Amino acid sequence: MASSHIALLLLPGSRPPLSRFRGGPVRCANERQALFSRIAPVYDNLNDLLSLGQHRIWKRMAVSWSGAKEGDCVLDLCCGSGDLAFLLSEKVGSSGKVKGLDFSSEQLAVAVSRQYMLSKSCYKNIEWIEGNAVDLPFSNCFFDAITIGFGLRNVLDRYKAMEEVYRVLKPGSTVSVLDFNKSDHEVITTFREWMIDNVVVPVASGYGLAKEYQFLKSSIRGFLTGKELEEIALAAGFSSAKHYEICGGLLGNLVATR
Ligand SMILES: C/C(=C\Cc1cc(O)c2ccccc2c1O)CCC[C@H](C)CCC[C@H](C)CCCC(C)C
Ligand SMILES: C[S@@+](CC[C@H](N)C(=O)[O-])C[C@H]1O[C@@H](n2cnc3c(N)ncnc32)[C@H](O)[C@@H]1O
Repeated sequence: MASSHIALLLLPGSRPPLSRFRGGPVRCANERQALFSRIAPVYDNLNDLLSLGQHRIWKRMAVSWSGAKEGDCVLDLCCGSGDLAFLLSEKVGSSGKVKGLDFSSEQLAVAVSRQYMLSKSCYKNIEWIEGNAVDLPFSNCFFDAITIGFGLRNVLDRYKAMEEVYRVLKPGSTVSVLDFNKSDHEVITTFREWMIDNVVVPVASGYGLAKEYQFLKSSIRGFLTGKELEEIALAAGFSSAKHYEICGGLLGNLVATR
């Protein structure tokens, strides 16, 4: 642990208890892995349907906030079916490199098939890796930018994941973390939970995935607020961290620079 972290540990109240950064006890990693593998075949289509296509706009914003540019070497962490990796691929171009990492082989299989079907020339710069966000198979200071789209919330040890992101980012580089926003405003929470209960889960039940999409509600409840996301980034060593609310506070994007 870096010496600065030890100093933070010693100052009372200067650092939130790390337990706050662990995902809820709702599921162990294997159960989460199985959940995302089960939804992999319909994941993209349901995202488009249930967000009326808006999630693609949110993901473009996340990529823009990452600062990825032509020729960069970048990571889409918790890449799933690859939405953000494909956007990063177009951003860094054929001279750049994109790695998409996920621990669900079924999600990665969908990403590979999309890469083949979409067959844009720049997509040849994407490599898919099966791995765990809390133990990244990359050297220190390896990436020019990192995105995590709807992933950090689903990682059990979020602090460890942010430490790993910090480790593999080059100094001065940025991670862009897009996810639902654990809002302080009750109206936003009420609206989102009503939508999940009365639209998302009923639609998902048509695919036999009611339980999986019901998990959305509990996982958002167990997530970190924007302020806590900024805290976790600073505690992990980032020099700056800012959480931006989007879509009326339904979602948020943490931008943290090493
Ligand atoms: C891309 C989106 C969600 C990804 C996602 C994340 C998870 O943690 C899951 C966990 C379990 C099952 C599925 C997921 C999952 O898909 C966001 C868009 C898809 C959402 C399912 C739609 C949610 C709708 C909003 C609550 C309200 C949108 C209002 C308006 C259309 C903007
Ligand atoms: C909701 S999906 C998001 C996928 C994609 N980033 C997107 O924006 O659509 C969350 C993804 O995180 C992956 N995931 C969850 N915990 C992980 C971990 N510890 N290591 C690697 N991947 C993980 C899941 O397998 C799943 O594909």
